[in-house]
Amino acid sequence: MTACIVGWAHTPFGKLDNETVESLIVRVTNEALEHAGLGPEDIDEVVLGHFNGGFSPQDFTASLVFQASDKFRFKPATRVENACATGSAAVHQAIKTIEARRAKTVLVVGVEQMTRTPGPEIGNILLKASYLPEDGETKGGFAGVFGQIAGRYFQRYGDQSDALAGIAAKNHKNGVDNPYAQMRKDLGFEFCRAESDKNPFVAGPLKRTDCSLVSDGAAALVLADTETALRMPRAVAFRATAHAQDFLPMSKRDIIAFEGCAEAWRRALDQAGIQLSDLSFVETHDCFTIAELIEYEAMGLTPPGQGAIAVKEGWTNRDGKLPVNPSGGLKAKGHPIGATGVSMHALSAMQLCEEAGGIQVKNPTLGGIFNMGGAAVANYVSVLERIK
Ligand SMILES: CC(=O)CC(=O)SCCNC(=O)CCNC(=O)[C@H](O)C(C)(C)COP(=O)(O)OP(=O)(O)OC[C@H]1O[C@@H](n2cnc3c(N)ncnc32)[C@H](O)[C@@H]1OP(=O)(O)O
Repeated sequence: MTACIVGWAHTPFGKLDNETVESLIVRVTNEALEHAGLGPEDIDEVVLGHFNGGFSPQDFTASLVFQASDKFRFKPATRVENACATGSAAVHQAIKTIEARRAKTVLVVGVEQMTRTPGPEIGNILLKASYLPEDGETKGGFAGVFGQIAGRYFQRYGDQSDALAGIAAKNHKNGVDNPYAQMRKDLGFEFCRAESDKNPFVAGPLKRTDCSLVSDGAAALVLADTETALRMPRAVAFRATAHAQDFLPMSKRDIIAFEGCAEAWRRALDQAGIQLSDLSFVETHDCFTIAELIEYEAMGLTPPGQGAIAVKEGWTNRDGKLPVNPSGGLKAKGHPIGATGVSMHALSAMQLCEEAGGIQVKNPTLGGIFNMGGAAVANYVSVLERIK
């Protein structure tokens, strides 16, 4: 028995001054239920993904879902957290509950509100997702951590500035057509490649355009067991899921190999009984462009050190042989930490149901998702397939 996505909701991502964590949760809860054609009374359990870490004062948030309807009262509701993979942690938790037959329907909500926090404080909050005894003093927040990773990659494999700019330009171009995206501007390769007042270096070789955005936003999914799902208007099944958690200290790992990511992809493809080339598209965790580059290698698209080929040859463009981040990714869509993994699943389900509008890829059959917490510490892969 597996679980299926039967409904979803997604707010626009960005600086949402008129929203609060509570209002975002309530909004996507109501919209996802409506999309699934269910009421709160039909939901057996609730899982909320919310990183927080200090972004908002309210830090005990699972029951905020109940603000959407009194009918949720006394249902099991739990918040889960796994750094920037919090959203996928929530999704995978819900799947396990359904597979264990403890619930037929689970509502998953992912939420974050980051933009009310001042810039330098954002960096310090995000650094809590690194290994503080080693990385606590890192300048530039998580950009500093990935700046080090990019520096080491350049040292081993040569300067990759063209590839990073190519990834940034691709994802910004894709984001133009995504109505949920925070930045809908085609910045172009030249702008992303050159250092300028508008595109300064942020950490190591990473410029501003190599970084994901600071965002508010929420997304939600209604999951159901297959039997229930097949009675509903649409059903997108989890053909495979994998979660590989790695050591926290970067010093205990080959940090530019993203071994946990590679392990999660191996397990998921094996479980699904498919090759990477069977996927119609991938939504991957481009918190920084160097992450997307290394993920090409970890997912098996290119050998180690050769991810740049995929960019140069246009393999990962929306019309390429494996479109990667047709949504614009974290780079253009935005990255409200707790919402990101849920958003990736919602957008992938839209793709497979051919309801993705301007970002639609052609004739999709299988979609892959990789969501990462920390520097390749929490690694979640899902393979989705529409069954109805
Ligand atoms: C933690 C984990 O577990 C794993 C992860 O996923 S790590 C990822 C966590 N997220 C992050 O670390 C967020 C990284 N990004 C940032 O911190 C910030 O975007 C940044 C430091 C790169 C830039 O912030 P900033 O310098 O304060 O820029 P800001 O003053 O807000 O904006 C200036 C301009 O740049 C643009 N801009 C801001 N951030 C941008 C970005 N990331 N990409 C492109 N343009 C950006 C703005 O739109 C604005 O443009 P205009 O002048 O045309 O209006």
